Amino acid sequence: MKVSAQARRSFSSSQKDEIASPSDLQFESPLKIVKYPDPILRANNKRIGTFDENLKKLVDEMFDIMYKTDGIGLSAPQVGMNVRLMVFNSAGERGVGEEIVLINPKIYKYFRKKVLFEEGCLSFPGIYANVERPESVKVVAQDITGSKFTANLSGLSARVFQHEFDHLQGTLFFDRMTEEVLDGIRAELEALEKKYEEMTGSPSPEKVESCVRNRVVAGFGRS
Ligand SMILES: CSCC[C@H](NC=O)C(=O)N[C@@H](C)C(=O)N[C@@H](CO)C(=O)O
Ligand SMILES: [Fe+2]
Repeated sequence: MKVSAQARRSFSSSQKDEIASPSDLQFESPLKIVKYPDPILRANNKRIGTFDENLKKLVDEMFDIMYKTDGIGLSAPQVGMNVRLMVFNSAGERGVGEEIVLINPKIYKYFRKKVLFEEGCLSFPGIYANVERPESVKVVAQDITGSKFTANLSGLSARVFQHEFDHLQGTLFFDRMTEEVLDGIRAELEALEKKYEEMTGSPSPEKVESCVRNRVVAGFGRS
């Protein structure tokens, strides 16, 4: 039976709120970036309930690989960890700008104004294309100690936050592209699918050519 990407993300509320166990937070150094179409990028991401030294080490290593790979944001599933954690620094350079860590983030307000921006994703090396998103969002999250905070984000910070938040929902940037924009990167996505098949010896778990598109283009404000 074929299960659509949308159906795979339609969990019961209990599954959505599942708390990560210590084994879900175990990782090997150095972290590696998970590339499309690895199914890890579409899996459920569990909430984090333990704020300890292991979590701090994971966050440090996520910043390390984000800077090394010229990223400005990174979500835990992109390093093989299916938990609700993201880091970002829109300056993209250690020691410049602000390092932000958001654990169990939620968006509680999307501003109406939407803007187009040419996005790239570390899980899709070298691929850039336009994605429309709200210009500003209000978010609530926990910090590395577990304390709750709220933030008003706009401009590049709002862009990076929403890109990473999508990863925590199993949504990838091409899910939000118009058909026209998607057509411009289709061949590059298919090349990544072929590479995955050659490296794993397994069929690609999803194909941009045949998939019924997960129409999230207009879907802000739904979780
Ligand atoms: C604009 S949201 C991009 C967030 C993304 N995070 C994870 O996938 C990311 O860091 N993408 C990089 C390819 C990126 O945008 N890098 C910057 C700085 O090098 C760029 O302008 O390409
Ligand atoms: Fe990404």
